Parts: sequence; C-alpha cells; structure tokens
Amino acid sequence: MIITKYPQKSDWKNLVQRPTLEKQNLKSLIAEVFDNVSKNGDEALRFYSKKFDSAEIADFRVSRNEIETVKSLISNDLKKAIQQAKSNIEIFHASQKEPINKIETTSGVTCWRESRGIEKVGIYIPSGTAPLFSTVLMLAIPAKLAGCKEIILCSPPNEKGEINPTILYVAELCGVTEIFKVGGSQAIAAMTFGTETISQVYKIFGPGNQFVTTAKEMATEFGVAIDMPAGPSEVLVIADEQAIPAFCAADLLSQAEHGADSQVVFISDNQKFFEETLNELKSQLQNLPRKDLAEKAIENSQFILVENLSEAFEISNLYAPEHLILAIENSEDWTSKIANAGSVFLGNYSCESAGDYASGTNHTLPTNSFSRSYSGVSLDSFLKKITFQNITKQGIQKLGKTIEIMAEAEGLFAHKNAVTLRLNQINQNN
Ligand SMILES: NC(=O)c1ccc[n+]([C@@H]2O[C@H](COP(=O)([O-])OP(=O)(O)OC[C@H]3O[C@@H](n4cnc5c(N)ncnc54)[C@H](O)[C@@H]3O)[C@@H](O)[C@H]2O)c1
Ligand SMILES: N[C@H](CO)Cc1c[nH]c[nH+]1
Ligand SMILES: [Zn+2]
Repeated sequence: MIITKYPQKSDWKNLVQRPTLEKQNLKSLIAEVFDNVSKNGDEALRFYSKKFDSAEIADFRVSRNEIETVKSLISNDLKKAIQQAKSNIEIFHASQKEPINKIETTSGVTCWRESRGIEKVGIYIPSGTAPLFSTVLMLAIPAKLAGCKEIILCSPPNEKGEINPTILYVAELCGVTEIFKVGGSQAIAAMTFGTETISQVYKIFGPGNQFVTTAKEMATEFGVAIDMPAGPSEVLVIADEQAIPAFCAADLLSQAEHGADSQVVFISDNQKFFEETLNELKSQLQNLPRKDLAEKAIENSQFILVENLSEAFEISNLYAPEHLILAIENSEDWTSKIANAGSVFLGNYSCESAGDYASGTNHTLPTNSFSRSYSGVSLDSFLKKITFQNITKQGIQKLGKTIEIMAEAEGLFAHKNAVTLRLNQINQNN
C-alpha cells in the first residue's frame, strides 16, 4: 500500500506507474509461442497447454455433446441472473446501431456510410484464476448484434482438459459458433495463424493477463486486428467526505481481487474519510477468499490525499484508469473534467461490479493508461464502416473543376483525366 499525502505536482508522474512485468522478457516468450504455433499448429498448442495449463488435450474443439451436458449443471438462479444481464447488455449495445445517413455535400454528390459485421472474429475468455463467463456476454452479444458470421471462442482448460461449464452455457446462449479449449498466448497465436483445428480470424477480442495482452499486441504484427490492450484490471476512486468508506473499500477490493498485478488508486481530499477508508479496506480484505491475490495487488496500489478535487481529476487523467468511480457530491456535474477513463461510475450506488456484470455497459476496457487513446468494446468494435458515394452528372459538373485542379497540383494526371473525360463527354452530349 503506497500512501502519499499532498504530493507535489512534480511527483504525480511517479504515482501513475503500473506494476507490469518486464516487457522484453514477456515479448521474447510470446514471440517463441507465435513462432512455434505458426510452424507446428495443433502440436504446438498441445505442448503449451501441457506446459502452462497442465492439460493434455486430444481435441481442442468442444463437442455438441459437451455443450448439451452443461445445461443441467447451471442452477436456475444463475440462469435467471445471466438472462437479466444479457437483456441489459443487448439493450445498451443495440442502442448503438447507427441509421444510414445520406448527406448531399454538394448538389448531386451524395455520401453515406454503411456498417458491416466483421465476418470472422475470435473472442478470448479469461479463465486462469476465475472463469469469467460474464466476458462471453460482453463479447458475443455485440458480435451477434453486429452480424459477425463466425464467432470463435478460446478459453483455458483446467487440468482435466475441460472448459468451465458456465462459459460453455453462455457461449451457446449467445450464439458462439465454435468453442476451443486453449488459453493464454497460445490461443491468441492460434487465432492469428489458424491451425489444423482452429480457424484464423480477422480480429481478436477480449481481456486477459499480461501474457494474453502482449500476445494480442503481437497479433497485430501479423495482420490481425485487436480490440485494444485490455490487461490486468484497474479502478481509480475519487471520493469526498460524503462518500461511504465501506463502499469505497469494497469497490477498490473488487478490482484488487482480479490478480496480483491488478492496481487500484484511491484519491480523496478529506483526511478523516481517507483514514477511515484505509481502515475499512484492511478489515474487509481479511474476509476475502482471494485475500492473497488482493493483498498483493494492494501492495502496489496508490492511496493519495490531495488538497482539492481539481487535483484529484488531474491525477486521474494522468493515470487514465480503466474504471473511474466518482464517489463525490453532485458527481454528474464533474464529468466534463474527465479526459481519460474507460468507464465511469457516478455516485455512491454505482458500484463497479454493476458494469462488470449486468448494468449494460461493456466490461472489456483499456488498461495500463490506454484509455488515453482507446475506447472500450462496443458494437462499433465488431463493425467496419464502409463509405459510399453516388455522384450524378450534375454533381461531377459542380465538383469536377476542384478535383482537376487538386490532381494537377499533386502531379497526378491520371486522376485529373478521370474527371476530364467525364466532363468532356457531358459537354459533348449537351
Ligand atoms: N481489462 C479488462 O477489460 C479485463 C476484463 C476482465 C479481466 N481482466 C483481467 O484478465 C486477467 C485474467 O487473467 P487470468 O490469469 O486469470 O486468466 P487468462 O485466461 O488471461 O490467462 C491464463 C493463461 O495464461 C497463461 N499463462 C499463465 N502463466 C503463464 C506463464 N508463466 N507463461 C506463459 N503463459 C502463462 C496460461 O496459458 C493460462 O491459460 C486478469 O488480469 C484480469 O484483471 C481484464
Ligand atoms: N473487472 C473486469 C474488467 O477489468 C471484468 C470482470 C469480469 N468479472 C468480474 N469482473
Ligand atoms: Zn471485475
């Protein structure tokens, strides 16, 4: 737990560092996995599944029979909860559909965009320390709404070579087309190159640990797109004296429990409230089943007392958190101060877990300061926007001269000719 009281502005940059693994070692390990999978396909996947997941896998593909069997293993309460979350996520993501908007930029020149679902997508579902079946909802629902034809899912197997049953249940519920028992960087390599069993995809989605995130970054070097770097979870809480220490402590721990390399940041402008929250956090931590992981994450986490809320927002923007909680009075009035954040939770009752599971927003979000430049997953992430134009005879007459002048100025006479020939033909026929 790193506690800093009233830091100088010059020290702020030291407060916003993440506890990441040494990038060069990570990259060389992943480069080896990519090389092996690209050359040896399924055989390499078998080698890494044994090495990293202690799993012997004969067939990576989950069979229809395995999918049918899990239905009876899920309780009715869990099925109902999943149904409510699914409905909210569908409503929110369906609302992101854009109507086709035809715009006449010059009379006779009409431009518009149409969306097309990316045909083949791969979704990665983390399952190293916890089976994140909620991530299936977050990725498969927008993929389906976007009209993606092939949605393949990869998730790590346990030592018996099985995928968590709830992951399988949700995948089937949301229309995933194929499911494979493979995790970590080897899964990302498989979706990048394709193997005998696993199809190559056009874009890879999903969160994961630092191995998975580095592998996704490497996939882009081989022409496969990714959603964004969505690595170890983070939350930054800004709280004033009207916040509730127990709530803030619980929110901080909710992200700390994801993994030892998660990080949480707590910023307050009120000394008494600050101390109360630290005490509350220490006491709640003792009762968590994942205490060991959360404790390690808290060791690398920042607790900062500031002079005022304006400073809190400046530090938050510098940090660029995945999740930002504003436990402050009239929180909605402060949103214009936010420059960088993946997803924001306003007031004392918008707990971050709501966004993780069921409110409707997407939980696949940029970490490690990437919220400076990336958005979280949305319907758009699964779409390409194709532009169209329809230019009439009248339109090219109005625009032609401009194109000719610009093409000539760039020295591109074939471009100019494409207009001139048309203008000449129109003039001859008039
Ligand atoms: N940013 C987001 O949107 C978001 C959302 C959900 C979860 N997360 C994060 O996802 C992560 C999930 O991590 P996880 O580990 O539980 O599951 P995971 O599925 O991401 O990773 C598990 C896999 O990592 C590989 N692995 C483990 N140790 C390795 C090693 N030493 N060398 C090479 N490969 C190794 C194994 O193949 C294993 O199958 C957490 O950090 C969590 O915070 C982020
Ligand atoms: N908080 C994670 C995103 O960083 C998402 C998640 C899934 N399940 C629980 N939490
Ligand atoms: Zn979470």
